[in-house]
Amino acid sequence: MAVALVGLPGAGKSAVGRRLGARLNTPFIDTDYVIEQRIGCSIRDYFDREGEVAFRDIEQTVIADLAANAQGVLATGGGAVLREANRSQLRDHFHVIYLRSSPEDLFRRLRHDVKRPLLQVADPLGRLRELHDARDPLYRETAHDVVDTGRPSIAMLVNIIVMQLELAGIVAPGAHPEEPAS
Ligand SMILES: Nc1ncnc2c1ncn2[C@@H]1O[C@H](COP(=O)(O)OP(=O)(O)OP(=O)(O)O)[C@@H](O)[C@H]1O
Ligand SMILES: O=C(O)C1=C[C@@H](O)[C@@H](O)[C@H](O)C1
Ligand SMILES: [Mg+2]
Repeated sequence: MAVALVGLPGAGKSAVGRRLGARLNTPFIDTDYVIEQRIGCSIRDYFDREGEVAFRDIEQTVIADLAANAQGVLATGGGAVLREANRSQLRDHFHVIYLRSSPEDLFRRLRHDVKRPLLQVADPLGRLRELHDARDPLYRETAHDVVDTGRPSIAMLVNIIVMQLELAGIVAPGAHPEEPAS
C-alpha cells in the first residue's frame, strides 16, 4: 500500500499521516523529516542559508527516491506539488489524498508556529490566502481524492480516509477497524 497526503502547511499531513500509518499498520514517512536528516539541520535554517531553490532541489530528489520504492503513508511538504516532476511522481506511485483546509482554519492552527519559514511574515493569514490560491489547483491536479479538514478531528479524518481507501480498493473493507476507545 502506498498513500501520500498533500496540502498546505498545517493541513494535518503529519498529524493525520502518523495516525493513519498506525491504523493501517504500515510505515509513516514524513518527507520534511527525511530532508532534515539529509541536510543535517532544520528546514528553516536551510531556507535561510541556502534559499528556497536549493531546498526544492533536495525535496525533488527525496520524493523521487521515495517513489522508486513507494510504500506506507507519506506526508509531503506543503510545497511538494510546486514542481511538475513531483506531481507526476506522487500521482503515479501513490494514492494521493489532498487534505483541503481554508486559510482561516490554517491560521488558527499555526498562529503561534515558528518552524514554517514561509509563514514567518508580517501577515501570515494573507500569506496563507496567497498560498491557497496558488496551490489549490496543483493539489487537486495531483490528488485522487480530496478531504475537507475544516470540521473533522484528526481521528475522524483518519476514519474518512480509511473509508475512501476501502472505496478505491486500496485496502480491504473492514480490514483495519478503529481501535476501541480505552
Ligand atoms: N483536523 C484537525 N483538527 C485539529 N487540529 C489539527 C487538525 N489537523 C491538524 N491539526 C493540528 O495543526 C497543527 C499542524 O498540523 P501538521 O503539523 O500535521 O500539518 P502539516 O500538514 O504536516 O504541515 P506542514 O506542511 O507544514 O508540515 C498540529 O498541531 C496538528 O495537531
Ligand atoms: O509550504 C511549503 O512550501 C513548505 C512546507 C513545509 O512542509 C516544508 O516542506 C517547507 O517549510 C516548505
Ligand atoms: Mg508536516
